[in-house]
Amino acid sequence: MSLSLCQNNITKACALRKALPLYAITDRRWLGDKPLAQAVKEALLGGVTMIQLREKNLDTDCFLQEAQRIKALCHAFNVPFIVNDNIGIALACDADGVHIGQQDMAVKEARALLGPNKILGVSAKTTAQALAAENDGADYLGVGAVFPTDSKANASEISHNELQRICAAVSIPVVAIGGINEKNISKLQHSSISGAAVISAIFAAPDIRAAATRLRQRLSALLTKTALTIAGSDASGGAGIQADLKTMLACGVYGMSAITALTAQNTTGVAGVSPSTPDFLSAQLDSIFDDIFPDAVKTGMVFSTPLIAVIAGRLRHYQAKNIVVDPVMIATSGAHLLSTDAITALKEQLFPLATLITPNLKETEALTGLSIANKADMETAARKLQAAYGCNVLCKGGHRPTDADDLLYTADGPLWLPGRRVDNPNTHGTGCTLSAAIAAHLAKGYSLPQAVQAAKDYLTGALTAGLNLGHGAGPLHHGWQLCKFP
Ligand SMILES: Cc1ncc(COP(=O)(O)OP(=O)(O)O)c(N)n1
Ligand SMILES: Cc1nc(C(=O)O)sc1CCOP(=O)(O)O
Ligand SMILES: [Mg+2]
Repeated sequence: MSLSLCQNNITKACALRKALPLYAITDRRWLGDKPLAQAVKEALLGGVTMIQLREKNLDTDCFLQEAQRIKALCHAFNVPFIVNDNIGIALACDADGVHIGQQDMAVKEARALLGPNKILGVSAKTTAQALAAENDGADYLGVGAVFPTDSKANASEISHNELQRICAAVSIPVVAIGGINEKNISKLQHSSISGAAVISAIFAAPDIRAAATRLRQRLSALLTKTALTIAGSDASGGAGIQADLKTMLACGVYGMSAITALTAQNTTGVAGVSPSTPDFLSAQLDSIFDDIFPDAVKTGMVFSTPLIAVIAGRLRHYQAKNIVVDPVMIATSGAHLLSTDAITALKEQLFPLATLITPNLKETEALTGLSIANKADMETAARKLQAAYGCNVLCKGGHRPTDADDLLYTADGPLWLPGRRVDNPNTHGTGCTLSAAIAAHLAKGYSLPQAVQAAKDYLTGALTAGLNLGHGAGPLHHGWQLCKFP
């Protein structure tokens, strides 16, 4: 796969995940006298996030005309438009994608006709079908029927256990379909779906807009993901716990924190460090995991061997998943944030638990004992870390003189992620922010390359926003998508 194609795929997948939560599928049989375009507009006003035009009885001309009309409406709301079954119509109206079932065209053939950039959705009822569809080029799966449905004759039901198994087996997102309404939707709570596809609960409702709004609210509660940062507090708010919590919120995830140490610091340096006791750190972690189990965890400043032992022990005990370890060693100002003996504990106890470690160039050199002068050296060092600790490695190129390209090294080998260098000296907390954003996107179910790319895009925006505070290297604008400072 070429690098640029891979980048396109990652960008497409990130956009698709945002579109899946409430996926409305049209069916004019539920509409009575109401024109389809009016019903679709009401659904869009109610907050549906993607529309599929499903027509079983229209001739080609009428289907194409309807597709052009509904596509224009969807795009006016910035919502992707998908055509059911008919690739010819989808290509003719330049739809965003197509949904096909097991009885329709072969997935490989559909992908070949659509090219790499269009969205391809495929129905699946079993794990085998799901894996085959993913392998052949599907971008998402429609899995059902999860409840009895009146919208499709002979739609066989699948168990919620099967839905869960399919979600766990594939790395593309899954939407549940079939008989979903605002009363039963909460039964899908533990299934790891990325959204719900719905016909009658929206289009058979007397007030389509209100029905869509209520379903959207239910889905928000159902799909809310959580992330935990285990790190040090930065009194000045630009790095550490404070940066992580702001980042998690901005990335659409509920953030929680366990504090390893208080630091008295600002943009010019660290004036003091007061670590938590191991017992108190352990108590914080127990309070969190016993109540709101995080969908992802990041660690930042872990400070000392006894604190690392507590963190590793509790993460193992609770079988925490999606763990991002940012090996924070030395602050940009030169302050030591990890005692020398703790480097061994970090490597031996935390790295093997990590889904990803995120060293910058200096940290990569310190961790490997290698000196890094170019991209080939970065690959050698990242491969060494991946082989030694069995975790994926993001070797960050933010301090490279020419570009900000990062190297993601997994068991599949190297993947270079190009980065744009932003001309901004205010970089306090960039490492914390990136690792927190990666954790947030892993919590939302993004694959690792997608999570890293989405986090890089978020960080680029936070740097580009150009906040300028303090007398040293200032903090980022973590809320750049949410608000502008006056
Ligand atoms: C999102 C989504 N999931 C499943 C289906 C069903 O597709 P298919 O099995 O091809 O059945 P028809 O919709 O064509 O009758 C879907 N349309 N959308
Ligand atoms: C189109 C479709 N496909 C299904 C499947 O199981 O693949 S169930 C279904 C109908 C979904 O409509 P409603 O939300 O009204 O139940
Ligand atoms: Mg079909």
